[in-house]
Amino acid sequence: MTEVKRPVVAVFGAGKIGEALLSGLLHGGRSTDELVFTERSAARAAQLTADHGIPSADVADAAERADVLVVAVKPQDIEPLLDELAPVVGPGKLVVSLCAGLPTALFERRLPEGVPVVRVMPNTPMLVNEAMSAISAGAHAGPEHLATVEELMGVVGKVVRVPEAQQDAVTALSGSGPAYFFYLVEAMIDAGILLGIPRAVAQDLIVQSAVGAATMLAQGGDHPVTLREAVTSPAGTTIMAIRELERHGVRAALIDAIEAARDRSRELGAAHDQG
Ligand SMILES: NC(=O)C1=CN([C@@H]2O[C@H](COP(=O)(O)OP(=O)(O)OC[C@H]3O[C@@H](n4cnc5c(N)ncnc54)[C@H](OP(=O)(O)O)[C@@H]3O)[C@@H](O)[C@H]2O)C=CC1
Ligand SMILES: O=C(O)[C@@H]1CCC=N1
Repeated sequence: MTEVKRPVVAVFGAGKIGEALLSGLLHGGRSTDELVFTERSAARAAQLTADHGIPSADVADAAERADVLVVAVKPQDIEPLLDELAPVVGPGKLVVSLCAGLPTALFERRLPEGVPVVRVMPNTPMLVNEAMSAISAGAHAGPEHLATVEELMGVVGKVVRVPEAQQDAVTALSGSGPAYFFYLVEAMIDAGILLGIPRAVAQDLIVQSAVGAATMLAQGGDHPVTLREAVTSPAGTTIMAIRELERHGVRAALIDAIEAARDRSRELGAAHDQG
C-alpha cells in the first residue's frame, strides 16, 4: 500500500491562534517533525518548543521545510512578514491566512505569481477541538488546495466553505463569536452575585447551562426559538426576563455589535489596499 505523505505545516506567528492550531494538530495525531513555527520573540519560541516539542525556525527555513505555510500574525503585523516571505515562498507551496480582514488578493499581490492562497477564519474553541473555521479560495487556489485546508482545519473542529466576500461577516459572527458568549456568561455570573449566590456556584450554574444549551442547539436540530419557547412558561419567570432583555434592546445591541465587528474586519483589509 502506498503511504500518503502528509503536508508539513509551518505556522508564522505562534500567538494565541497559532499555538492553538499547533497544539490541536499535535493532539490530532500530527508528529512534531511535521510541524514548525516562527516567532518574533526568541523567549516565546523557546517556551513553545519546551511546551509542545515543536521546533522553531526562521522564516526562510520554515518556508522551505513546509508544504503549507499558515500565516497567523495580527493583521497590523502582516507587511514585514510578507516582505520576509516573498523571496522564500517557492513553487508548490500553499499559503493559508488566518488573519482577520486581509483579502487573499493582498497575499497574491505580494507573493510570487501564482501562489495559491486560502483564507481561513477559525476561532479559539480550536483549543478544545471545537473550532468553527470558514475557508475561501483565492484566485490561484483550486479544489485540491481547499481539500488540504479542509483536512487540516478539520483536525481541530468543523469547517465550512464560504465565498470570500462573506469572510468579514463570518469573522464578526464566528471568529469573534466566542467572545460574545464569554461576555454573556460573565454578565450572568454578575447577576448571580447580585442575587447572593457565591461566585463559584454561580459560575457552575451558568457554565453548565451554557454547555447544556449549546449541546441542544448542536445536536437537537431544533430552531433556537423553539428551544427558548420550551423554557418560557405562561406567566412564569423566563418571560419576565425576556421582557427586560427586549426592553433594554439586547437583540438590537447584538445585531449592531456584529455589524461593527464586520465593519472593523473590512477596515483591517482596506488598510492594506495600497500595500
Ligand atoms: N484570537 C482569535 O480569537 C482569532 C484570531 N484570528 C487571527 O489570527 C491572527 C493571530 O491572532 P492572535 O493569535 O490572537 O494574535 P497574537 O498576537 O496572540 O499572535 C500573533 C503572534 O505572531 C507573532 N508575530 C508577529 N509578527 C511576526 C513575524 N513577523 N514573525 C513571526 N512571528 C510574528 C507575535 O509576536 P509578538 O507578540 O512579539 O508581537 C505573536 O506571538 C490574527 O490575524 C487574527 O485576526 C483569527 C480568528 C480568531
Ligand atoms: O478580534 C480580532 O480581531 C480577532 C479576529 C476574530 C477574533 N479575534
